Amino acid sequence: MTDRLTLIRPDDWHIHLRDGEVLKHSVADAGRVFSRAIIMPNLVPPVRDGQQADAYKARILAARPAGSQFEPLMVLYLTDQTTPEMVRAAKLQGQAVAAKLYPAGATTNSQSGVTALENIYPALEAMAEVGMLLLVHGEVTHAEVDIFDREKAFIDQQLVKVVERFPTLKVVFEHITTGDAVDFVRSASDQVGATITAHHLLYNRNHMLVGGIRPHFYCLPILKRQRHQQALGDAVVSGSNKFFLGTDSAPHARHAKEAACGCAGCYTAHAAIELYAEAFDELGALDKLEGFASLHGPDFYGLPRNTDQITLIREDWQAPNSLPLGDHEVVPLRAGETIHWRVI
Ligand SMILES: NC(=O)N[C@@H](CC(=O)O)C(=O)O
Ligand SMILES: [Zn+2]
Ligand SMILES: [Zn+2]
Repeated sequence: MTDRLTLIRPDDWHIHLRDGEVLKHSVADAGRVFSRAIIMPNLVPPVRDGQQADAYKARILAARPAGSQFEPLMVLYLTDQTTPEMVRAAKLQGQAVAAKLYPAGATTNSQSGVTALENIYPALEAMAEVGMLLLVHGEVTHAEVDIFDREKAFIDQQLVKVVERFPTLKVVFEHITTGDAVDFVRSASDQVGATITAHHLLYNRNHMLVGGIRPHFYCLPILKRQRHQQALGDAVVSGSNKFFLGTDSAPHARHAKEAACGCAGCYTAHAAIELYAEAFDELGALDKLEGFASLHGPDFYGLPRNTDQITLIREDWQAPNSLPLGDHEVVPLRAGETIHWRVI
């Protein structure tokens, strides 16, 4: 049994840091282990152009603890008004490495998202030309589509069209949750990859709904049935370089989650690599963690791999019941429970 694991330092290819007072906590947690992170742009209002990305980046850098080398990689939020010029300018000036498609209404702070795919075709064409990645929140929003089927419907109705029309565009299917998404990514070209969260590897909808409703497991895309959780496990166990680490750590204040209508998002930045280590350990695939966490992401983005290392040991510790989040508190995943790996 492996009790000690040394990896090239990992990066997080999908995280929400929010803004303002919250940054001092969210940035410290993100930079605790990760070298770089893809910073999601769903602020209110969203990060729509290169200048806004630059200003947000400066706020993140200013919130880093002393001595931190954490590097935020910025992302534009696509709207119906995103122009090819905005894309080219942001890429040319090094302000953003990717742009994010949120179908309008799909998730937290997606009110300004794209209402019809055709509206961003000119922007997608420019992205393919200049080498800016497309990141997608892959769920349809039609009221008649069941929430558990929204990812599959997005593949069939939208994603197939995008990859067919823009074969040279690099696409990251974010936080995939179904066997359908795994199959799609596997059979797509090398231009298509996907992030997988620790919570979707560790949990399924029973964890959220059996024996009481657990709001801290509620995220989007929603946890699916066990068969889909297993498909995600199979994807990472395969060692395919199309799959890489994206925590989707998404803090919401406790009162906004423990409510009659609770927000979507799980906070995992306090123990992200540790939770992935647990998931890979349960799958008997600790030898696949380094590729997933540290190599496939930078390779897909065309960025250099990190050169230093981290070490994890098998050792129990207890996650805190809550953590400070600006003026509020956040209940992290596994709050008050045991986590079985630790970074030394
Ligand atoms: N994942 C979530 O449930 N929530 C994210 C948004 C997102 O990534 O869809 C958030 O910003 O809170
Ligand atoms: Zn999302
Ligand atoms: Zn997210």
